[in-house]
Amino acid sequence: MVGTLVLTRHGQSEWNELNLFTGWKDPKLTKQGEAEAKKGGEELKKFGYTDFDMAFTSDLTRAQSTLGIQLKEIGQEDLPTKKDQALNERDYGELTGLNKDDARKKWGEEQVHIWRRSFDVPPPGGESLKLTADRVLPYYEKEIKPEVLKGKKVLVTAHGNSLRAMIMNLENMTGEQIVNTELATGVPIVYKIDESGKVVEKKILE
Ligand SMILES: O=C(O)[C@@H](CO)OP(=O)(O)O
Repeated sequence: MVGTLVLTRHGQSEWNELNLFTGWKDPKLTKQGEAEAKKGGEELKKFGYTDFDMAFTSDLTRAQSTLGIQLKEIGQEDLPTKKDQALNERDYGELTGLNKDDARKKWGEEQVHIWRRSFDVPPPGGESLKLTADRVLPYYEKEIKPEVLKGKKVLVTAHGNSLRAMIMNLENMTGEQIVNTELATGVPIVYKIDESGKVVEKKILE
């Protein structure tokens, strides 16, 4: 039996547009973000992904709104959905709300890059990708993966770094490899997974 797991990063948020570190803050989608979510939904429909068994999303508005737009597009607005803060974006700590260019001026390009894209160096008071994975992956293993292994079709709409944690696990990537993987906003990534948990197919719907 082969299950389907579709991962989507939320569309552009108001703080993405303003180039601010966002983390656990809760800005809404921009018009562009809504359009990206709609396009992702259209791609799902075009490729026949219109019969999901369940969905998962975070506790944050930008992910929930993106999921809602996708579900409307594929005619599954009543799909059973679990929301959990385990799937939230990584906590950016003291960087939250700061402009990314201003942060580079204050701490230097290299330090800010280390905070954003090293695997295990957390920003002050916040989470590294490793710490993010430490709370995302137990939830994934307990709630999401068992459904996929049963052959279900599961849609997960969340955030750049919570999805990176899952992708690292699915594709057996190292910390170094995953930090340099950029996820486009609103673009569904489809994994077909066999009952042993092995990825048998990956497709990016863009
Ligand atoms: O600001 C954030 O919360 C994240 C995602 O937008 O940024 P980064 O690209 O640094 O992971």
